[in-house]
Parts: sequence; C-alpha cells; structure tokens
Amino acid sequence: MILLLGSSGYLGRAFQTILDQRGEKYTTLPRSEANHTRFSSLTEWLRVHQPEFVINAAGYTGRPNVDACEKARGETLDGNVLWPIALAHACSLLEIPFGHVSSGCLYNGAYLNGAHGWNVETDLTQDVVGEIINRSPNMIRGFSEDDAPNFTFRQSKCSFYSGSKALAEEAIADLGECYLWRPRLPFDHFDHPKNYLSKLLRYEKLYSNVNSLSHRMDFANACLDCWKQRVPFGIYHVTNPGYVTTSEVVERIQEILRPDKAFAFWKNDLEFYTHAADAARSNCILETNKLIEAGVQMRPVKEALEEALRFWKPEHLH
Ligand SMILES: NC(=O)c1ccc[n+]([C@@H]2O[C@H](COP(=O)([O-])OP(=O)(O)OC[C@H]3O[C@@H](n4cnc5c(N)ncnc54)[C@H](OP(=O)(O)O)[C@@H]3O)[C@@H](O)[C@H]2O)c1
Ligand SMILES: Cc1cn([C@H]2C[C@H](O)[C@@H](COP(=O)(O)OP(=O)(O)O[C@H]3O[C@@H](C)[C@H](O)[C@@H](O)[C@H]3O)O2)c(=O)[nH]c1=O
Repeated sequence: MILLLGSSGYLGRAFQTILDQRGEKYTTLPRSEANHTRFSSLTEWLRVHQPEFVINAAGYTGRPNVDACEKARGETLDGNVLWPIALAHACSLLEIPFGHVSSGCLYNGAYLNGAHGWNVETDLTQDVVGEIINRSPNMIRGFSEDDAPNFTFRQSKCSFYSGSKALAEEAIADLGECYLWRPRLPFDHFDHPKNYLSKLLRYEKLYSNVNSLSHRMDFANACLDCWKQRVPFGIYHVTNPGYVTTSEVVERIQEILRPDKAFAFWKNDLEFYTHAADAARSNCILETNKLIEAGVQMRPVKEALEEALRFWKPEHLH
C-alpha cells in the first residue's frame, strides 16, 4: 500500500487520479487525522500501517500565489520545512522509501552560451527573453540536478517560499531512500486557480518570461514511474522537456482557445514588482535528461501545452 499525503491539494489530487487510474492500492492521511509535524504520532501511524512507499504532496504554497508566504512565514516553515523533515526522519527510521514534492523554483535563470562560454544568466529581462527566442537551442541549456540551487536563503535574492523549499531539500536529501521531485508551474486542461494557463488567462497583465513547465498529470505519472520502475533514489527535475516564453504560450492560447482575448504585458520587471508581486519570482529552465535516462518518459512541453488548450475545461464545467 502507498501512503499519499497532501491528497486534498492541487498536485495531491493529480496523484490520486493517477493512482486510481493505475489501480494502485493506496491510502491517504489528511492533516485533520494526524498532526503531521509530530514525529512520534507519525512514526506510530507508519509503524502500524506499514506503507511500502510514501508520497508527500503536502506543503504550503500561499494563495493566490507565493506572495502570501512572505507574510505567513510560520505556516510556510511548518508545511515546507518542519513537516518534510519529520516525515523524512520517520520514514528513514522505519526504512520506508518516500518521494517528496519539492520545486524547481530553487533555481533562477538559464545557461547561455556566449563569447566567454557557458554562463548562468539570472536576469531574464524581456530583452534576454527576446534573445533566447532567437538563439539556436544549442546555445541555451537549463540547470541539471548537479547544479546547486541559486534561488535560496543562501543567496541574496529569493522568495520566502523558495527558501523554505530549498531548506527542506538540504535537510532531507541524504535521509533514507528518497526521491526529491522538482516540478515547475503546473498546468493541464482543467481550469483552476493554480493552473499556470488559468493564471495567464486571469492576471490583469502578464510578466514576460521563460520557464520550464510541468503538465500536472504527466508529473504525477512520472513520479509514480520513478517508484514503480525503481529508478535510483535522488533528485529529479520532473518537467516536460523544453521551455516556453510567456509570449509563446499566449500565442497558443489565442490560436487555440481564446482568439478574442487581448493580453497586456507589464513593461519591465520594475513595473511588475511595483504593481503585481511582492516576492521575487524564480524563472528558470530545467534539464530533464536525468529522468529520461533513468527510463521515465515525459512528452515535450509544447505538445503537452497544445493538448491542454485543445481539451480545455473551464472551471464551472468540472
Ligand atoms: N502548485 C504549484 O504551482 C507547485 C509547483 C511546484 C511545487 N509545488 C509543491 O507541491 C506541493 C503541493 O502543492 P499544491 O499546489 O498541491 O498545494 P495545495 O493545493 O495548497 O495543497 C497543499 C496540501 O498540503 C496540505 N498542507 C498544507 N499545509 C500543510 C502543513 N503545514 N502541514 C501538512 N500539510 C499541509 C494541505 O492540506 P489541507 O487540505 O489540510 O490544508 C493540502 O493537502 C507543495 O509542497 C508545493 O511546494 C507546487
Ligand atoms: C502575479 C503575476 C504573475 N504572473 C506570472 C508570473 C509567473 O510566470 C506566473 C505564475 O505566477 P504566480 O501566480 O505569482 O505564481 P507563483 O510564483 O506563486 O507560482 C509558483 O507557485 C509555487 C507554489 C510553485 O512552486 C511554482 O512552480 C509556481 O507554480 O504568472 C503574471 O504574468 N502576472 C501577474 O500579475
């Protein structure tokens, strides 16, 4: 039996759907039924129920977005640091393998190949994004799992949310048999306040950038494949291969879903952070070779986007 934690959440529900589709035996443990951060009660629950694998999709993300974590620091630390540490220790003590949903937002930027070789460009301004579109793909690469995160409390710039996710990774990475799965900006065809595509459709003005993304169901499928195929434990970037700019996504939305809709963009970072955001945002490209070489397949991001837009289900219809 697999234990799924955080099953009521946006990503947790995707895990539940995939587990159901695959006919896997699993159970959930809502927060209301167990104090997650209490090591003794958690250990006792695991000892009695003996799951073969634990999926941790619980965590604190803030609503409507990570800006909320800047104020709700206690909740953020509780859900994103204390809780995964308690779980990791309990699983490690009882020798239960587990997978923790981390985040790709521990990185900011991308590698660009220029006159002085490969360099991390963290300042993905509109000009740089424009340049990325025009560059050949072999002049751009993302961060691999071997690259140290560069958007954490250890650097001068990060959000409280990203810092908390990075702290948890540091604390649990070498505890027991563990997968650290890093998704980015999840989306699929179900309109939802947390769906990246819904966000672009709903925000008053858009922030022009470049990012790797995770199709929500592809993500949950890939994470489960890691366990079912017994790929080596460790960190995995679980994003659909490739990257997209905001403008590319907007063009696809206009072509496929909303030809009638006009989108406005913030002129630059200054305008975006003055009017629309408190916390620094991570924008990054992630490499997915490690996952694919381990034998776990993810379709290219543009293919997944196209499908999500073609089969789009507005929120009131599901
Ligand atoms: N959504 C994204 O864009 C995204 C992207 C990358 C990574 N992630 C990571 O994925 C995980 C799930 O995110 P989500 O978007 O699915 O979040 P969500 O929709 O807000 O759901 C969060 C889940 O975690 C539980 N939870 C909240 N605070 C908790 C705490 N202090 N202790 C234990 N459980 C707690 C919630 O339980 P209740 O129902 O009881 O509140 C709920 O089941 C998080 O760790 C997040 O960092 C999310
Ligand atoms: C606030 C705002 C954001 N954006 C853009 C910036 C981002 O590219 C995208 C999403 O931004 P936000 O909603 O601020 O999302 P966020 O920064 O809270 O999103 C994150 O949530 C975390 C839980 C995850 O770990 C991240 O992977 C990501 O999904 O929308 C706009 O275009 N206009 C806006 O007004």
